[in-house]
Amino acid sequence: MAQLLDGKQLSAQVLQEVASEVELLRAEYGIVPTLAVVLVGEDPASQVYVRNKVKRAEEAGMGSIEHRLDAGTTQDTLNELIDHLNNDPQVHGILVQLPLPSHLNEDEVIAAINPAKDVDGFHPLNVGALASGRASLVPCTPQGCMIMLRQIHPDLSGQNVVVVGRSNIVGKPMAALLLQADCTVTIAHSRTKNIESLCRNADIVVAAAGRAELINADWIKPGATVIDVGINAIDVDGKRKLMGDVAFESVARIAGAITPVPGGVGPMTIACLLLNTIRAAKDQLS
Ligand SMILES: Nc1nc(=O)c2c([nH]1)NC[C@@H]1CN(c3ccc(C(=O)N[C@@H](CCC(=O)O)C(=O)O)cc3)C=[N+]21
Ligand SMILES: [Mg+2]
Repeated sequence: MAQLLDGKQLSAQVLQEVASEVELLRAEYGIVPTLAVVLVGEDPASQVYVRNKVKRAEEAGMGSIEHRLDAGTTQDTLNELIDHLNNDPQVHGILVQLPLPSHLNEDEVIAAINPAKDVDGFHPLNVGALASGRASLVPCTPQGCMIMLRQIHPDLSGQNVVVVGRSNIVGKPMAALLLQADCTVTIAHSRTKNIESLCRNADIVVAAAGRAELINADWIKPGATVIDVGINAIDVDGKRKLMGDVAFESVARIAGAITPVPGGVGPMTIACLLLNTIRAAKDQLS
C-alpha cells in the first residue's frame, strides 16, 4: 500500500507556522495580516471554499474581510471594489473567487488587482515572474503540491513528472515550479497521444484534469508518487461526494505515495493562500 500524504495534517503544520508569523508581525510592526475575499454569486461549492478560507485565516490570527456581491454585479462595480481594496492599507491580500458569472471578464478582474496583493498569483506580472523564476506570490494549489512532494522527494532533481491538465491556475504554474526544481516535466492534456503509457513512465504524476477518476492503476508505475488535485463533486443518492481525478483505491495499491481527496491538496491550497498573505504583508511593510 502506498504511503498516504495527509494534507490535513501537513496543512495544520503550515498553519502553525503562519500563526507564529502573524504573531511576529503583530509584535514587531503592529500589523494584522489581512485577507479580503470577494465572492460574486451564490455557487454553493464556492461558498464552502470561501467559508473555509475565512475560517482558517481567523484561526491563524489573521484579519479577514468577506465581500459577497450578487450574481448580477456589473464589471464596473467589481472593478470599483477591487480599486478600493487595492488602496486600503489594512488589506494585504485580495482573492476574487473564480469562476465568475459568465457576464464578467475574469482576465480584466485579475489584471485589476494590485500585483503586490495578488495572493492567488494569477496577475500577469506574477505569472511572468514565475515563468522566469523570480516569483514571490506563487499560485496556492501548485505551491501546496510542491510542499507535499518534498515530503517524499526532498530532492526533486531529475525526476520524470507528468502533469495532467494545462489550466492557468494549476497545470501551467505546477509545471513551472517543477521545472525550477530541476524535474523533467511533461504536460499532458485531453489531446495528448498515448497519455496512459506516458503516465506509466513517470516517477511522479500530478492529476489536475478535472475528470473524476480519469487515472487508474494501469496508468501508474509501481512505486510512483501520485498527487491528486481533482475536486469533482458528485451527487450520490442526494449526497454531495468529493472525488479526485485519481481512482484512489486501485492506484493506492500500486503507487509509492498518494494524496487523498478530500484531505489532500485542498487543505494545502488554503494553507498556502495564508502563507502568501503573510508574504504579501511583509512585502508591503513601508
Ligand atoms: N481565486 C480563486 N482561488 C482559488 O484558490 C480557488 C478559486 N478561485 N476557485 C475555486 C478553487 C478551488 N479551491 C479549493 C480550495 C480548497 C479546497 C478544500 O479545502 N477542499 C477540502 C474539501 C472541502 C469540501 O468539502 O468541498 C478537501 O479537499 O479536503 C477545495 C478547493 C480553491 N480555488
Ligand atoms: Mg485539460
